[in-house]
Amino acid sequence: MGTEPLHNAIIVWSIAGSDNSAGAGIAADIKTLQSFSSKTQPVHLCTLITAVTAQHSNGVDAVMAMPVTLLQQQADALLKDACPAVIKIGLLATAEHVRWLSLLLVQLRQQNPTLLVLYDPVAISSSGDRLAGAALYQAVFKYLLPQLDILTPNLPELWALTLQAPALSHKTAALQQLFQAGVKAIIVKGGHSASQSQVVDELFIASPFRYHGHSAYTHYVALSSPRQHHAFSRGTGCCFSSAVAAALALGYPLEDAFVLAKSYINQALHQPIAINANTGCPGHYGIPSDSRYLPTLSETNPVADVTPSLTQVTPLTLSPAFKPLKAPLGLYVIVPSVEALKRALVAGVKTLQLRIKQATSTQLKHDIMQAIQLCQQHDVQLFINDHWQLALELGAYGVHLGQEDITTADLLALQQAELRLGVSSHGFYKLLRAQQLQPSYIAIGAIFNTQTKNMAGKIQGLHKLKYYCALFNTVPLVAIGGINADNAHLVLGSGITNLAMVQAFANATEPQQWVKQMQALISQHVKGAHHAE
Ligand SMILES: Cc1ncc(COP(=O)(O)OP(=O)(O)O)c(N)n1
Ligand SMILES: Cc1nc(C(=O)O)sc1CCOP(=O)(O)O
Ligand SMILES: [Mg+2]
Repeated sequence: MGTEPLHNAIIVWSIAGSDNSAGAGIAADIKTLQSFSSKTQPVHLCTLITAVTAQHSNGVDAVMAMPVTLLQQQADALLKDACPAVIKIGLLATAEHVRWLSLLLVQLRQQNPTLLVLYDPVAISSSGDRLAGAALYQAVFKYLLPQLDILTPNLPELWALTLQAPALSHKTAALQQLFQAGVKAIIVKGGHSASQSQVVDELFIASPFRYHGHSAYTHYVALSSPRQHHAFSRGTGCCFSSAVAAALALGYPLEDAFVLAKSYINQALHQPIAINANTGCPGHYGIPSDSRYLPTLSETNPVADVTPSLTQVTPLTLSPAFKPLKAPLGLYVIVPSVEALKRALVAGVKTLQLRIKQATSTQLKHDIMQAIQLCQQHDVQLFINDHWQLALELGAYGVHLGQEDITTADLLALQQAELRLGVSSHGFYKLLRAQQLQPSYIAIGAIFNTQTKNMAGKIQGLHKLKYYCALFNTVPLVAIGGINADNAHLVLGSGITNLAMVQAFANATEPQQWVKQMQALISQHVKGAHHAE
């Protein structure tokens, strides 16, 4: 039997209580983290038990807090093997636990400056029993919040932590208190809201914040999904926070982790486990691969005074959809000039993008007009990058826009004039943002390092690409960034059927032969995929 290469596991710690009925606490964390683990990216969850609880669906019968000496022994034992990349904190049973933990976090951060710490402030169990009191929360405010990267309260926990009355106007004050205490990002879980139709979870980021080298893109993101009306949901909040921790451990930026966790919970609640006729908990079946679990994204800020400069409203939905492509993109070649475009036409390319970064306005208009005419004559799909006004004026087949452009371009005018729209994306969050516009296609990049554009912090790799393709399966997707004849088969192996390339075509010494080879490779994969269905 041959041995496969071993991949080092990503270590996550859960510092939490044991719920012996396995709805919440450590058991929920283990199930969730395991669900995000794979052969090539194993996630290994280690535990520090803070309390043993006796629970069932109607309440908490007993709680026994661990002594701090035993917590320290658990930490010391784990550190003999490995340091964690991410720590998820759940139930802390006493103020002493909080003080001990804050000292441990200072020490761990010295050993690993990229450590991420998430606290799911367990105040009240799903059955309604209180698991934390005022003294504990005072200690949390003073000692723990300054050490946190992310806090994930549900609404009752938000009010309990900040001594606020439950009202929308008080949310601002609550969030301000938490940010002032030093928390960097807060996800308010909306499961306990009064709305019977939707569950809205909200992410607030206090200041420019970096995860794994990614800078925060926006300061407020809300994700909503229809409420799933059943009672098999014990520990949902716990699983959600664990899913965020798991996604961060896998290297996703916070907004991506948020989208992934919400989709994960939608799937888990759609396929719950019934413990008896009246109670149950979310089912754990891996990273979601069905677009019906995607939430709806909005970026309007309902508590504008938390981050006053971030009241931007992004046009995230636009109906009806953009015009579909006439033909699959297949091999998609991007060229910087009309001269290069002519070379691509002669070589037999059927999908092209004109990406001119520097030109006078008269030259630009002239070039775009010429490119449109040439591509019409050759029955080639041509997308104009950036210059959407000229594309509109000159009646182009389509435009390609970046994530920043979609907030400023007149998308309605483009859609009404029946231009096709392609949008760039870099991860789950931007894919969702793009998908809501119902564009003609979405580009995902950068797959590999590229010399063409500075994509630092946005390299996706093949592993993530596979998950993107599975979840966003209702829009044509194209991969871009560092793709060439040597690695194209690996990219196609992720499930994508369209490849965009700049340098690889520019460098091809025999363009006609190169194009034939790439087109044949793509159609082989497409046929293979159809055959496998
Ligand atoms: C197919 C395709 N994908 C992505 C891009 C990048 O577009 P954008 O984010 O607008 O960046 P620039 O190309 O303008 O630098 C693209 N052009 N084409
Ligand atoms: C223009 C561009 N956009 C990217 C994105 O990820 O959005 S990657 C990229 C450069 C692609 O060039 P090459 O094929 O030479 O690597
Ligand atoms: Mg652009």
